[in-house]
Amino acid sequence: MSDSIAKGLVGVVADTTAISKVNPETNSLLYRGYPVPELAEHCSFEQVALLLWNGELPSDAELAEFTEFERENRALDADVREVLDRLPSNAHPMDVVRTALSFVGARALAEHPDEDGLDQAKRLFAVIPSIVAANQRMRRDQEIIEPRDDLDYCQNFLWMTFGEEPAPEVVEAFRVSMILYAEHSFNASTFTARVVTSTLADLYSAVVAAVGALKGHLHGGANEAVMEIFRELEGGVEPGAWLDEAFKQKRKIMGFGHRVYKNGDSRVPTMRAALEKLAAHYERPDVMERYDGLEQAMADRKPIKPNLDYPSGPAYDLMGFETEVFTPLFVAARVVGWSAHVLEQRADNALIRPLSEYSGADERHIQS
Ligand SMILES: CC(=O)SCCNC(=O)CCNC(=O)[C@H](O)C(C)(C)COP(=O)(O)OP(=O)(O)OC[C@H]1O[C@@H](n2cnc3c(N)ncnc32)[C@H](O)[C@@H]1OP(=O)(O)O
Ligand SMILES: O=C([O-])CC(=O)C(=O)O
Repeated sequence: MSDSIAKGLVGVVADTTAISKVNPETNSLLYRGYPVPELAEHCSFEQVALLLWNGELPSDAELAEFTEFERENRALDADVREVLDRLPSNAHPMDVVRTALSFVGARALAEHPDEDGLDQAKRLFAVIPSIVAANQRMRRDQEIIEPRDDLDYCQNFLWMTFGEEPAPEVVEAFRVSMILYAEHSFNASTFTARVVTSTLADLYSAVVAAVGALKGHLHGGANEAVMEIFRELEGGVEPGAWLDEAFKQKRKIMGFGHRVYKNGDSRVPTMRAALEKLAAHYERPDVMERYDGLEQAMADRKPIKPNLDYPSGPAYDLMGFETEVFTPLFVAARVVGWSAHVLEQRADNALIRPLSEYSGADERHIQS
């Protein structure tokens, strides 16, 4: 293999972006210039979505117009429900979301062929919570709950999932997680969306492909895998001993490590604080004990720090989401970043097509 090959595209700068800046030197993250912890403190998820798409925070009028559109486009119609019904009840929720979005996209392109990319993005933003909530309820043999247009995005998402008005502490942690998950430059799923877009394919195709890329445990699927680790640590298991055994088995510790941040994920302190408040709300100090115990045990052994999936997994678990539904929650947030990147890629497109070095058999011929 020649030295010029960047396996995994490690260290390759593939293009410019004005959407977010991930800075591993300062452990910081900006969306359109704003520090993300500031956005998480002051903004709704709807405001952050408009910021990521448009480049500026919305005026009151712009926010009101988007809020009206979002609330009007939440409900699942009979066809989408039928798609959900037709899938096996034990299909993975990421497969369900991917399939449902593919259906929504095919129909929207046929029915609204001239709709622009931003309106398509807003349509997906509005409907994904209903798909995710319905899927969790169907997995539990519960009736699907209709959206409520007197609730904001996060309140309504929790309402449709659990059928009760969520406590403010829960809404707060959920809102913070949505904002933190919304965007992260050229991560694997966003890059997938950009590759698809670079061929001049439509936004729905890019999003469906991105959902597939997010599913894996090295990317979004890690929030689900983190919960499996937390379960293994239940019942007073000593985190150091658990970790030593995991390393012996050459296991990757889900929720730790990052391709870009080598000294800590900028989003973790904000999400950890939200998790801590949530654990206090549910009177579950044991969750923070496991969280801090494993983080410390890792720090004692290797300089590998938690990433955002580490606090998000147990936070979603405390809220009552099924573990398999965690990554679809990531989809609901990241659809904003994906679609912002689709629009950016389109505005200044070049087909993404790297080269490869051939390593197969030497030229040979059919013997006749
Ligand atoms: C929102 C997100 O998508 S954040 C990422 C979520 N993914 C995870 O949490 C999965 C667990 N983490 C990992 O697998 C990795 O850290 C990745 C895939 C995220 C980043 O990986 P890369 O940038 O390719 O780093 P790489 O895998 O080469 O790691 C460098 C070294 O650290 C080790 N390492 C990195 N992360 C971990 C981990 N979580 N557990 C154990 N060892 C790890 C690697 O084994 C490697 O060791 P080596 O040099 O002895 O072979
Ligand atoms: O940036 C990455 O490679 C993964 C990540 O943290 C994200 O997508 O949020």
